[in-house]
Amino acid sequence: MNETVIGVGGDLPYDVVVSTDPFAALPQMVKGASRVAVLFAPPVAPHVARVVRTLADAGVGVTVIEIPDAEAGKTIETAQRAWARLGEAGFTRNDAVVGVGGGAATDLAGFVAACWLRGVRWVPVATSVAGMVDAAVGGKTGVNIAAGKNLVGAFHPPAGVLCVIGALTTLPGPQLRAGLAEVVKGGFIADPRILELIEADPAAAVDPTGSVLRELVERKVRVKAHVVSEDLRESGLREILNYGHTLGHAIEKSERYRWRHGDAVSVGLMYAAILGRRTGRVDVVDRMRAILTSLDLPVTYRPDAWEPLLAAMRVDKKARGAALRFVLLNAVAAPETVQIDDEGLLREAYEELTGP
Ligand SMILES: NC(=O)c1ccc[n+]([C@@H]2O[C@H](COP(=O)([O-])OP(=O)(O)OC[C@H]3O[C@@H](n4cnc5c(N)ncnc54)[C@H](O)[C@@H]3O)[C@@H](O)[C@H]2O)c1
Ligand SMILES: O=C(O)C(=O)C[C@@H](O)[C@H](O)[C@H](O)COP(=O)(O)O
Ligand SMILES: [Zn+2]
Repeated sequence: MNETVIGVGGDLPYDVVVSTDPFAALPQMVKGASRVAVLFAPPVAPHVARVVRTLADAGVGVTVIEIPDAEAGKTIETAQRAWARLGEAGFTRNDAVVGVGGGAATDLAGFVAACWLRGVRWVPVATSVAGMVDAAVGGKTGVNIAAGKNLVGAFHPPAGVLCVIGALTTLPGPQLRAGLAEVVKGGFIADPRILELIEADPAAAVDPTGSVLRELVERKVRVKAHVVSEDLRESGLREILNYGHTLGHAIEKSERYRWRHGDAVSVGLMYAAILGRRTGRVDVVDRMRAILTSLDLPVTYRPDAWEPLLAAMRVDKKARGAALRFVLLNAVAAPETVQIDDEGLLREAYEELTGP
């Protein structure tokens, strides 16, 4: 299928190239680099081979750095090991970092690049749905620490983004479905056509070779590109991309990062829908549940977990002092960030989420 190029604006504009096989665009994105470090976790090794060959053919020296998979690799220890390798190989400011894989690998690679020499170029080569539609676009990089998810990081926009649609055939089904939670989020906050496409044919939405998933990916990339072009540093509009993440990140922490990010976001989206209804906003609870369930995504959680989840939500990046803030919908495609001080209301919404 053809290549689609989606531009991201702002002070440091770049292109997101969506294609079955977008590798030819990579050399231009790292033009001028003598060395490129390629960070990846073992499950994406076949796709890394393409990246390494493309760079080597372009005359670039490649340093391959294998990292632990998924959230296990998204740590400060992994970053330190990568920086040691860059030091050994003599990486300078015209050199570059490429992260290949899902969102965890690209968040880590971006963070390594953001800190090395106070910031060198980087390119995420996204091979998962969540990676393509969300993590690779927008320059949020970082690692998890014991206190919580993504609490250490930097805004560091990439030089370009590759979305490797052809890689989705090797992505395990549960991972693909988890990534669709971020697509559903995009539908509710900005692009209702996304919701209609999934409602019309949920099976097509999870077919990695079909045109529906490709359209969903492109639509969500456009949503994200628009938002981060306006507000890279999350001083306002960008907070809408956190819809479902306040509880979602708390669940990930409580599960010690063994839950898939998208699964936790799915439960968080349900919670946000319930909170929206309970605060007199639009009622999307049934629609949210139907869409997430049609994708085999979780819509409830442990009833006994409220206290640790509330504690984890207090270090959410949208919190201000003691106040918790949530993204809620006034209508589909009309989100706003709302401060909720009433702990009773938050608990009752949780009881509705987890109740019979
Ligand atoms: N920076 C951002 O704006 C942003 C946005 C959304 C999500 N995220 C982060 O991204 C992560 C979630 O991303 P994810 O869902 O991609 O999870 P992930 O990165 O953990 O990848 C899921 C699994 O799929 C494997 N994988 C990826 N592509 C594959 C392929 N083509 N074939 C076979 N295996 C493949 C990975 O190695 C991993 O085992 C979380 O850490 C989340 O916090 C960041
Ligand atoms: O890009 C953003 O902004 C988002 O909030 C996208 C989220 O899907 C993503 O999970 C992000 O990493 C969350 O960021 P955080 O700042 O809440 O850690
Ligand atoms: Zn997310």
